[in-house]
Order: sequence, then structure tokens, then C-alpha cells
Amino acid sequence: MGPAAAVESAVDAAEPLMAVDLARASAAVRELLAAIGEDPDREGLRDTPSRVAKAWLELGAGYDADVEEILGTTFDIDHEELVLVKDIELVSMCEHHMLPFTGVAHVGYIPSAVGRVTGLSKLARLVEMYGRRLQVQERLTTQIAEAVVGQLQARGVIVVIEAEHTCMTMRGVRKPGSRTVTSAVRGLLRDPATRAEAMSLILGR
Ligand SMILES: Nc1nc2c(ncn2[C@@H]2O[C@H](COP(=O)(O)OP(=O)(O)OP(=O)(O)O)[C@@H](O)[C@H]2O)c(=O)[nH]1
Ligand SMILES: [Zn+2]
Repeated sequence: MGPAAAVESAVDAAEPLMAVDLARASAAVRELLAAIGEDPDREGLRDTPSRVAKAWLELGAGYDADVEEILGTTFDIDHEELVLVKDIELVSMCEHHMLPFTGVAHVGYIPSAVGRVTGLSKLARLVEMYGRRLQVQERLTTQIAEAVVGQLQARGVIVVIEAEHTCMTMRGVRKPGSRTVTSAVRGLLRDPATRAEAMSLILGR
């Protein structure tokens, strides 16, 4: 499978809708508690299975969101250069360990035409939507970029995500402070000079 096909199948893999079966999720958490040697009936844990199940209503809420609706708010603003929203806080769940990864996303795009400029908060809503799924950071980054290209027909897009994975800090290799940086760049932002300008705006804190 070539790189393009690999990206496509990674994007498809996250498309199914998540409908949380609360009773089933609660039973599974109860079973997990027992499996790790805890007493699921002790007072402190009695409500934990249903709490965890309900938490997944929020953690998986992004499966139901609709890109067309989010990016559907557009304005007749005449701006043919970069629009960048940076330091968008990000929370997502690693699909390998079901542990959180957190950090920031930077989303920039070059609008295609008057009438194809979206509301600034909508870029943050995109990050929020794709974050609220079981994810890998690469796919999350790609999905945000593809949504902006696909929905706004943007002439260029850059998405950079910097995140700390708790599966690498709390367990496993245990490297607190390590950060993973991913980028997805499309269209005019692939031009070295334009890309360098965007990166200097992103990195200039
Ligand atoms: N590419 C990618 N890898 C991730 C992401 N989140 C977690 N991982 C990695 O997924 C890998 C899973 O590796 P495995 O060897 O199957 O699982 P593991 O034994 O738990 O791995 P360790 O974390 O090294 O202990 C690990 O290297 C994680 O760091 C992500 O968003 N993207
Ligand atoms: Zn992980």
C-alpha cells in the first residue's frame, strides 16, 4: 500500500458512528475492575462502571458530529491569504491504549474565494470533533486538513499538532515531557516559502 492509500484507509477506519451501549460498557468496566483485582462492589467503586460508560458519551461524541454543519458558517470576507488559529487545546484518546493524549493544534488555511471563509471558532470545533474519537495523532491531523480542503475548497491548509501521549508518559517507555509533533500540509501551503511563513507564525509564541 502506497502512502496515499495508507492515509485514505486510516481516514476511513475512523468513520463508523459510535453509539455507546451504556449497559454493556458498564458491565465491561465492572469486569475490568474485577480483572485487576479490585472489588467492584466496594463503596468507592460502586458507581464507577456507569460513570466510565457515561464518560464515553463525551469522549466518543465526535463520531456523531457533522463537518458540513461545522464549516457551513461562511462569510463574504475578501481575504486571499493565510488565516491561522493557533494553540487550540486538544484532548483525544489513543486508540492503542485508550489513554488520553493532550496538547495543542494549529490550523491555518488560505481561502479559495469570497464566501469560503469560515468562522474562526469553527476551526477549533473541527479539532474538538475529530479529537472526541479513538484516534492516532497522524489520522487526527490528516482528518482536520482534509475537512478544510474538502468543505471550504481551501487553496492551502496546514495543520500542526503537538501532543503528549499518556501511554508514553504514565506507562510503557515512561518519558514524561516527550511531545509528538505531526503536520498535514495541502495545496499552496506546500510551497516552501509559504509553508515557512506559516511555520514561523505557528512557532512564534
Ligand atoms: N503512530 C502512532 N503511534 C502511537 C500513537 N499513540 C500511541 N502510539 C504507539 O502505539 C504503539 C503500540 O505499540 P505496541 O508494541 O503494539 O504496544 P505496547 O507494547 O503497549 O507498546 P509500548 O508503548 O512501547 O509499551 C506504541 O509505540 C505507542 O507509542 C499515535 O497517535 N500514533
Ligand atoms: Zn497509546
